[in-house]
Amino acid sequence: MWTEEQWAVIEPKRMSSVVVAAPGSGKTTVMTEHMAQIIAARLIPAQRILAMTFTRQAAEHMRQKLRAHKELRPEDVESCAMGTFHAVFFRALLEADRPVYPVLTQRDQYALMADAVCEVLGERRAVSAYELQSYLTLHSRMVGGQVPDIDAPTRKILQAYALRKRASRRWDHDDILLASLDLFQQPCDPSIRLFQARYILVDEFQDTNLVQWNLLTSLLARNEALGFVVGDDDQSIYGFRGASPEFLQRAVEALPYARQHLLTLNFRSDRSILRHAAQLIHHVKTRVHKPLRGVRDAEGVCQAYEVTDRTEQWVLAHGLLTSAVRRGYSVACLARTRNQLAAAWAALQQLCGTEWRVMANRMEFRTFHDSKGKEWDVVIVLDMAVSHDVNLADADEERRLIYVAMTRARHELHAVVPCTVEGRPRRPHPFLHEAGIPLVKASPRGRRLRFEIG
Ligand SMILES: Nc1ncnc2c1ncn2[C@@H]1O[C@H](COP(=O)(O)OP(=O)(O)OP(=O)(O)O)[C@@H](O)[C@H]1O
Repeated sequence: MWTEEQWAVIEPKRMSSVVVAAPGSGKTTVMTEHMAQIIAARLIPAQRILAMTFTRQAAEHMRQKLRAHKELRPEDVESCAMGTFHAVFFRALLEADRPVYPVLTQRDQYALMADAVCEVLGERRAVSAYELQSYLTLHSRMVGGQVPDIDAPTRKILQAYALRKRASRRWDHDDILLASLDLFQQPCDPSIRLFQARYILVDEFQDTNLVQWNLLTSLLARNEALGFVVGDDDQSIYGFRGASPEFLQRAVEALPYARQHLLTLNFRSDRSILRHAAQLIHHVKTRVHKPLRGVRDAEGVCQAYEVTDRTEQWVLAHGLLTSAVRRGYSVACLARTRNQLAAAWAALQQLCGTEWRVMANRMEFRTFHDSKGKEWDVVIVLDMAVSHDVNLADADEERRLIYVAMTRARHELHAVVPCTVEGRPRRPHPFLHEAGIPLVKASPRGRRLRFEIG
């Protein structure tokens, strides 16, 4: 069942690897199987293995896979340390008896940042969620080791936010990592679980930022442990949190005895989807070169449609969704923002009428970022239009984001381009052209919405 390139990674005798893998090539599957083989062969005791990833969902998924593994004893699976980067280090801080503070929810973060903005700019006004998120993003990028070019008032706002956070004795996620760095400055109790790990594995390594990189390399050195990291530099889409594909590209030099492996065989997508995705990602300047090969013979569908406006977009999306559901396909609507998804949800609900309940159970609505790690038979990408003055020539992170969305599709990828949004003219997203995706003019017929939905 395993391909030769997958087995080269799984093989339990070969520990310490840097795996750079294409989408749909079985990254997580291969990493968990490698862990299972190591545990089953008793090469390292399960309680000395630490596996980290970036979302709770991914960590839980990993645990479930190991629980379902026939060769593993339940007690071994449960004694293996697994969790998100933040959860693992938060626990270590607790065990080390370091001061820790409750972590702010996103809503609390917005409230603190809104107060900081009003304090610095000296005016009481409603600050939009977009503006608040932009400041939090800058804050995170700075903590994550980047040096964004920011003006003096912005710097003051970020300082005011940090002060307010401290005064309220609360942390955001970045504080967990910063406090953890301090664990390596002083002698530490070896009974802390984190310091017992002898094999440390990290999934989705392209999402690492500088602080996480420093934590991992310090931990490997301190524990004299071996490391295994897997990721796809082409799917690095968390630059706004300071993440950079550079760390995956550098990992082979930094991990002791590491060997680099490539996983290039995609099990997910039909040929046309892979061909256009490969054409797009080829434009990214700095990346680990890896061919994107598929196992499927089917050509599949990869098509973009130009429609007059968003009303026509919903009518077209409704037709595509209905057709997919009728054929028994899994289907997802993807868009850049939650607001776009909310508009799609409202419009499609109206168009589906009494069928909505059935339809809603058969499809998913996700942002591009939230679609990472997922796959569907049919993917409909909405609002693939930009205003005429947007220049994306240099936007590699944006290329990677579109690449992630495209590579979620198994059989059909449909991108919809509304030529006007809220009365303003839009043009097709330039990366549709870069990817070579054919663009046709569509005039969806059928039932019209009774009113314009913005
Ligand atoms: N050796 C194999 N034979 C058949 N199917 C496989 C094999 N390896 C992986 N797959 C299947 O390929 C698909 C993609 O696997 P998986 O989601 O683990 O890939 P991934 O590299 O993590 O993808 P992505 O990074 O795009 O989210 C899954 O449906 C998985 O079951």
